[in-house]
Amino acid sequence: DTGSAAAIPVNPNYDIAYVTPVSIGTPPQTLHLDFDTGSSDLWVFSSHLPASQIRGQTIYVPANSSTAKLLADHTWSITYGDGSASRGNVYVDNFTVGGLTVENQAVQCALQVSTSFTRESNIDGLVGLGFSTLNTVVPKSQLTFFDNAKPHMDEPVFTADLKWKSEGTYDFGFIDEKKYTGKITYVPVNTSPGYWTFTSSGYAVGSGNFSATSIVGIADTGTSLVYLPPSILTAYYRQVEGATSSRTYGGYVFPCNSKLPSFTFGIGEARITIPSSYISYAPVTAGSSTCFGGLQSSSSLGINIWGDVALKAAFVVFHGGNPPTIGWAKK
Ligand SMILES: O=C(Cc1ccccc1)Nn1cnc2ccccc21
Repeated sequence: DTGSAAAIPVNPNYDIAYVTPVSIGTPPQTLHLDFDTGSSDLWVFSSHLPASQIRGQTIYVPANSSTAKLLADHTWSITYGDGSASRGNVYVDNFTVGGLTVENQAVQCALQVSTSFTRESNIDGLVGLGFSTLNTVVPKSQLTFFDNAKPHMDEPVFTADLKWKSEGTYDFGFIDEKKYTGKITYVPVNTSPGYWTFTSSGYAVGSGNFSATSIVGIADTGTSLVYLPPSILTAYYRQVEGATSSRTYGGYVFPCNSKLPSFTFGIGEARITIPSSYISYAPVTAGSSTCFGGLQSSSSLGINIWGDVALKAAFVVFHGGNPPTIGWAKK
């Protein structure tokens, strides 16, 4: 089996996150979910939520699905690195993405979501594509959509072709040669943390020399920005007129009209360059002439994160073989 589905920016001006249409249940209920390689719970806004926590999202109503079955006495509760959180109960139902169906997929229904989820009216839930060891369902943890689909897939892979301010794709079960140029460079993945953790071979700022240094980090489609060690941030932002690390805004900001260098990171001998336009992320508040950077410090996170700002500069292959690997190509 294979599948292919759109990755649509939730906001027309800034790539905060991307959502993908999925069908759940019988008759199919269509929701738009955030495919997230940085977590491993598939959860949805549901009919169990208080109305006060719903603001335009589409909800999943298990009662309206003839194939939905409650997973009795199972619950889940998750808190993400940015402090957002949700919790609820668990059903299994048919789950289809871009023509690829998994029967009896665990669909975690939210009974409570934090305000940042309520505020994001275009995200109806998440599809965790991290390793199933991170799943929070108790007493029995559940498998991700990818783990359930893998045995039926032509190849045990999914790919991310995210785009700057436009619609990209997630493909499942095949690698579309038309979506990238040159070759795909694969590097090992450390699955122990439960994320797609890999080591980058170094970085360069603009047209400067490449600094060969191992950077251990995660490929995280569920995180908007890139979070790297402070030393790399200093090297980057010292090239940006008027850049400063702002306590007010919680990161590096600069005048929106400042000229920004590109940022290149290494995958083995290969190089992926993030264009400067991806790094001038967004005005700190609507209409402001101060902009928030797409590269920020990971010092408070304890983990380096290659989020959407980096991923959309590449074609990325999440290869779920034994052992899993991650592949990067220019496009
Ligand atoms: O939690 C994180 C990492 C993060 C981002 C920003 C600051 C600190 C830590 N990403 N993430 C991965 N999946 C998510 C889902 C919701 C919210 C954030 C999510």
